Amino acid sequence: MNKVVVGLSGGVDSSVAAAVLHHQGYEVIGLTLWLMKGKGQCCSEGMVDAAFICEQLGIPHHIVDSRDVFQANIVNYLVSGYEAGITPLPCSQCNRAVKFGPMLNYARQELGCDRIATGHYARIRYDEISQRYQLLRAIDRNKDQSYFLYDLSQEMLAGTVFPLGDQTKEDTRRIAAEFDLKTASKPESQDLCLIEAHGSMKTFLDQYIHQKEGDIVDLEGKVLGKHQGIHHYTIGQRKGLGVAAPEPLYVVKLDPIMNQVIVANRANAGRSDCTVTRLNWVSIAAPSTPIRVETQIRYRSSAVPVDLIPLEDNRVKLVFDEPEFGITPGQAAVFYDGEILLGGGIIEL
Ligand SMILES: Nc1ncnc2c1ncn2[C@@H]1O[C@H](COP(=O)(O)OP(=O)(O)OP(=O)(O)O)[C@@H](O)[C@H]1O
Repeated sequence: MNKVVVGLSGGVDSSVAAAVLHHQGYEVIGLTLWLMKGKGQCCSEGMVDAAFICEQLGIPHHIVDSRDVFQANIVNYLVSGYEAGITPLPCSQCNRAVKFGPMLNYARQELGCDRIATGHYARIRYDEISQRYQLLRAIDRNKDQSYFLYDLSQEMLAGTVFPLGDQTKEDTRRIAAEFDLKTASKPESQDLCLIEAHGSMKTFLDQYIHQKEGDIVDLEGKVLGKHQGIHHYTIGQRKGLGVAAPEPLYVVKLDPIMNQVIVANRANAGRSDCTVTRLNWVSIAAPSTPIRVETQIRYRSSAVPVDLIPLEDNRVKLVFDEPEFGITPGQAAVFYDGEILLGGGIIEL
C-alpha cells in the first residue's frame, strides 16, 4: 500500500489532508512537530487536536520534539535579523529547515516512507521538458501559500504532496464537516504562529531584545520623535510611527549603529530597484541573461512586473516598472510566470 506521512498542526487544513489521503486508500501516518519552547499552549492544543484526528481516522500519530531546531533556525534567525535592522521572513525558512527537510528525514529513517503531505495551498507538478518539479499557485488564489514555499529544494518537492492545492478553503471546510472532523470549525489562524502564540511580534522580540530608546529622524537627520527599539519597526511601515507630521511618513531605514529609525515622505520613500540574495530556483534553472518576470515582495501583495538581472554570487537585481514602497530587507522576493513559481530569494539591505 502507498504510505504517506502527513504533517499535522492540529488545524483544519492538515486534518482534511490526512482524511482525504486516508479515504483514498493511502496508509497515512500523522506527524506533529513540537515547535515552540516555553509558550506551549498553542503547541499543546495543536498536538492534542492532531492526536484526536489520528484517533478518529484510526491512524498512528508521532510527535517529534523539534523545539531546538525551531529555536536555532527561527527564533535566533528572527532575533539577530531584527537586531541588525532587517525584517526576516520566518515562514519560508521554517518550511525548509524545520518542516519539510526534517519531516522527510524522519519519514525515511523512522517510518520507511519517502513521501510527506501537508495542508498547504499550492500545487506541485513534474515537468518532463525541464525535468524539474515545478511549484504552482493554489487554485484558491485567496489561500495560495506558494510564496512561503519558494525555498523548497527539488528533492523536497519530489517527496511532497499537497492534497489541498486543487480545492478551495470552502471545499476544505465542507470535507471536514462531511468527515465530522473535530477541527472542522476551528478558527483560521490569522498570523504567524509566533504572533498567535505571543500576541504580537513586539511582545515576542521584547523577550530577547532589550528596549533601547533612540531617535526617529528624517532624511536630513532632524529629530521627529523617539522610539523604544528599532526592532519594533519595519522598512515600508507607515502606521504606528508615533510621529505627528503634516503628511504620511514611511520608515525608509533602520540604523542599528546609530539606533535610529529614519523616515521620509511618500515622494522619497519609493524605490525602483533592489538586490535579492540566497536564491532558490524552483521551476526553471537559474537564468544567465535578464528576464522579465512578475515579483511578489510580501505574502499579501500583488505580483508586479520587473526586469530580473542576474548578478554574481547567486544574486539578482530587480528593476521595478513603478516605484515600490514596501521593499523590505529580509523579506522574500518571489518570482512568478503567471501561476508558475519560478524561484525566489531574500531582499538585501
Ligand atoms: N507543528 C507542525 N507539525 C507538523 N506539520 C505542521 C505543523 N505546523 C504546520 N504543519 C504543516 O504545514 C501546513 C501549513 O501550516 P500553517 O501553519 O500555514 O497552517 P494552516 O495553513 O493554518 O494549516 P492548518 O489548518 O493545518 O493548521 C499545515 O497544514 C501542516 O500540514
